[in-house]
Amino acid sequence: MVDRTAAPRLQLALDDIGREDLLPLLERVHPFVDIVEVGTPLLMRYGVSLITEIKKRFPTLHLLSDAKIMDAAHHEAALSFEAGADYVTFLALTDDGSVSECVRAAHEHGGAVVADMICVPDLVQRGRQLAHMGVDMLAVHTGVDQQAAGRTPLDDLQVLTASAIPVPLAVAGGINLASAAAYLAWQPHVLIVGSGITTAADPAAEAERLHAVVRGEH
Ligand SMILES: O=C([C@H](O)CO)[C@H](O)[C@H](O)COP(=O)(O)O
Repeated sequence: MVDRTAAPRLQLALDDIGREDLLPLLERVHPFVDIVEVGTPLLMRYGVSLITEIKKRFPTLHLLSDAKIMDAAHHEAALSFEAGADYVTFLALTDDGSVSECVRAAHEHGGAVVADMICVPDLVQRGRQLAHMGVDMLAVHTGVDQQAAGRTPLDDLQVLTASAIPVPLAVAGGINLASAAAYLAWQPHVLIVGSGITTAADPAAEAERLHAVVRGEH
């Protein structure tokens, strides 16, 4: 499912936006993003039916459901895949049984699972275990509350890149146009940007600029 040789991709994370504003925003930004993330707060607010709604309007857009699954993994992953998600996230901190159930659901639905590495104490050890279990991507992630304490995901990305675990890496956590190049230097497979696009004065122009940087066209 995940093409390990592909050029980096830009993932737009949608967390803090109302349903009424979402489709108009996507109309403007979708040419400049490769993956749209239906963020955890949006899933909590509207449910997986929002994934179906977006997929219906933009059938060729890749959608990620940021479900951050921790338990009842097969059932919860299937809910997102059946709604139209191409990728579903789970928390890497969960037990191996739940990881295997996520992977099983992905195989059944032709989708992919992404491990959110937030708060994992030993990134390399857990990353190796997840690779062995067939996880499609590892997402280095510094959460909003950790960002408030001054952390960024750059150090964690460097650690996982250096480990050479044979699974593509994504990176998220407060990334914007100004900081994108520092992350891209470590060659992540997916650069995830949320508020860096959605709070910009012109989100479509910002997404276009970021897309060019991700593709090395700047
Ligand atoms: O996963 C996220 C966070 O936990 C809120 O659900 C965000 O989508 C991710 O961090 C990207 O958003 P920004 O940090 O605003 O770029």
